[in-house]
Amino acid sequence: MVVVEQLRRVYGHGHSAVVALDEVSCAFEAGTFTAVMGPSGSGKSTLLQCAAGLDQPTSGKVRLGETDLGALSENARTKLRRTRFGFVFQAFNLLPALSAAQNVALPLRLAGRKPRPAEVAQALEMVGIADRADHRPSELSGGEQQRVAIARALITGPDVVFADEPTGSLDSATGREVLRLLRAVVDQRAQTVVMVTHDPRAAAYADRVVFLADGRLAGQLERPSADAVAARMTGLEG
Ligand SMILES: Nc1ncnc2c1ncn2[C@@H]1O[C@H](COP(=O)(O)OP(=O)(O)OP(=O)(O)O)[C@@H](O)[C@H]1O
Repeated sequence: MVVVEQLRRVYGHGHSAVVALDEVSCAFEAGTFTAVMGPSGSGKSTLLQCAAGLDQPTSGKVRLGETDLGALSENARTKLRRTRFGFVFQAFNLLPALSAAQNVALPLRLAGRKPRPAEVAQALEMVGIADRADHRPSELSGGEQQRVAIARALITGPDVVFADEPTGSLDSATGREVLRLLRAVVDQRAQTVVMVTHDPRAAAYADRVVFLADGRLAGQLERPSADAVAARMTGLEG
């Protein structure tokens, strides 16, 4: 499980300092799906980036199980990120010159492993695009590109998949497919998903929604319905 304790992230200094996260404490239990929501600028991406070890908090702690990410060297943190975390972004972030299969295999190569064709094929199979293995990203639809990105995130068998607005660039039907896949990652593989979203309907796929406002925790909702999430968001934005 990932635990953040009294996380604080300040950008800049002096008069221009922005407190993006202000003493946020929160646990992402293993085998659960959490959505992070809040108004624009409330600190959602910053929380995700810090929890995933991509950004360093100004103060506070991030733990993966017993491991304190802040106590690791940059190299050790990078290694941990590559092996135990997977990432999915709004803009897919696939490498345009590589085929779907090569994109999926990339995290294994970065981890110093030679990918076995069978494991790459299996990952593509899992997200339902085995027949697109040799296509470049430009030859794939947005939904297909995001499936490739999810296969890439899963190939190392990570403990946690961090997704920042994974449906933000997709139409709602394609977005639902991606959300069902993320749900399956939790239900069938017992991995953990943490997803930033603006969409109450997307958040309703999660087990729990954590709300942020002005860099602070502003409540949570278990077994969220889209209506309950939307009502809570209206309250925060009002
Ligand atoms: N690199 C940076 N330098 C300075 N300020 C930053 C930086 N990144 C984020 N911020 C500020 O920190 C605050 C939180 O930003 P963050 O991107 O985490 O919010 P968010 O909730 O994800 O927003 P959005 O929904 O608009 O993507 C904002 O006020 C933002 O302007």
